[in-house]
Amino acid sequence: MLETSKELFERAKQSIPGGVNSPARAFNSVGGSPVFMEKAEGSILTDVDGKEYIDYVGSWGPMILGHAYEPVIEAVQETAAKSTSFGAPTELEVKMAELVKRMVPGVDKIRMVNSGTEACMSAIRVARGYTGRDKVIKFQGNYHGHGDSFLINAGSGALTLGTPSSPGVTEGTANDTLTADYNDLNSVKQLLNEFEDEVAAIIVEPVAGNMGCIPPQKGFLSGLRELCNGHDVVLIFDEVMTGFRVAQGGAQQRYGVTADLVTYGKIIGAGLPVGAFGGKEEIMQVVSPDGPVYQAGTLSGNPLAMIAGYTLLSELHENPVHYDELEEKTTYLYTGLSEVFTDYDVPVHLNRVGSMLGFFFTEEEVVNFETANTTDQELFKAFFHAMLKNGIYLPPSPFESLFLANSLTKEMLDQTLDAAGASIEQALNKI
Ligand SMILES: Cc1ncc(COP(=O)(O)O)c(C=O)c1O
Ligand SMILES: N[C@H](C=O)CCC(=O)O
Repeated sequence: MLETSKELFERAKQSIPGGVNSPARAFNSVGGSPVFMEKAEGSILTDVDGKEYIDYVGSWGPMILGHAYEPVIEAVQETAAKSTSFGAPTELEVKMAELVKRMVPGVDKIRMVNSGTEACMSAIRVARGYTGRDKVIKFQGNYHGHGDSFLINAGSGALTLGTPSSPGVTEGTANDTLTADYNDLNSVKQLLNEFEDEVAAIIVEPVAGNMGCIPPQKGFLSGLRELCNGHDVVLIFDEVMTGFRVAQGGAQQRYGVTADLVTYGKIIGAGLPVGAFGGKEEIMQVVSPDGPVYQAGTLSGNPLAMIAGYTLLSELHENPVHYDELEEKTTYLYTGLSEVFTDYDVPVHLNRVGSMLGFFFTEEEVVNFETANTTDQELFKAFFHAMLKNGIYLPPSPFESLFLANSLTKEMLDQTLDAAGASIEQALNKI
């Protein structure tokens, strides 16, 4: 198994740091060789050795309707024939911005960028420019990309690799990032009181997806909204994962809380490199060229990325039944997995929001980084590899969320549950 992947990984390590172009792919927290992929269709991935897997990563979120979704592929091919980039405005960018505004609450203006990282970096610069303040509050275990300000107590690959606060970030930048505990409003209040009139923004994953999947507790997001109102702080929802996934209007719609600025990535580009930040007119008017906060990009609003995202978002907008189907499928998997783990007497805590799902091998209720960190990582590793062998592709870390696609069929979900039973038995025998 994985012969060609192993060969490619050895070759890759000679020319690419760690053999990968993003650390989350490196399998560092589970060990072994990453699987090199050849192609994918719907929810089936095929690796370079021809082995097939049912996919629960979905390119870390964008593939909400499955891989190689035909309308997206056709639209990209047609658009590419007219040039892959102009460096001048196109109607597509206008249509995209208008569509996002129709789908999402609270967005008066939106600027396209090329990744979730860029979106979050730009959003805090805008918040700083708007408020004239320097400090930003983030939450332990939340991940907002690899911008310097965010690599303090970060989640995702940074957490997996044991460097949640990265070398290379200057002390000055680190001092401007304050860390609070997820789902703990008191920790936020304390920081706001201690740094009165110094905090520009609070940035939060409205559903945490980079320390496994952790939902916001009742009152957490609305509490942040009230605190921001009370202290004149810009509330930023990082909806790179949740945008267009947990509801058409993202977490803002699902929880009925409107942020001042919102960031997007993943689904908004349907698998092409896109990010975006947007929000209230009053704040967005500081963005260049309207205002003094500089923000730019040679390839921003790229026609291929725009048509891919526009085609996918249009389908989600016109057929919201996708969301009902995704809820049903994810609930089915959630319930089935709970039963499997209970049958084998494995202490487990499962979290689900829409089509995001996380399981933690722990008896604790998982509500923040500290409780997520109680998960049995050895058991996760053994289970992950058994699942892989049994044809199920899970995120290769206990600190990542599963993303379900609507291309999953009932047969695939049943196959996954059968594999989970066999895999947990194999994992328990191994450790
Ligand atoms: C919530 C969140 N914000 C920001 C990012 C950064 O996005 P990107 O990897 O596209 O730079 C990610 C994922 O990587 C994410 O999950
Ligand atoms: N958790 C990250 C994004 O959601 C994983 C993707 C990456 O950083 O490569």
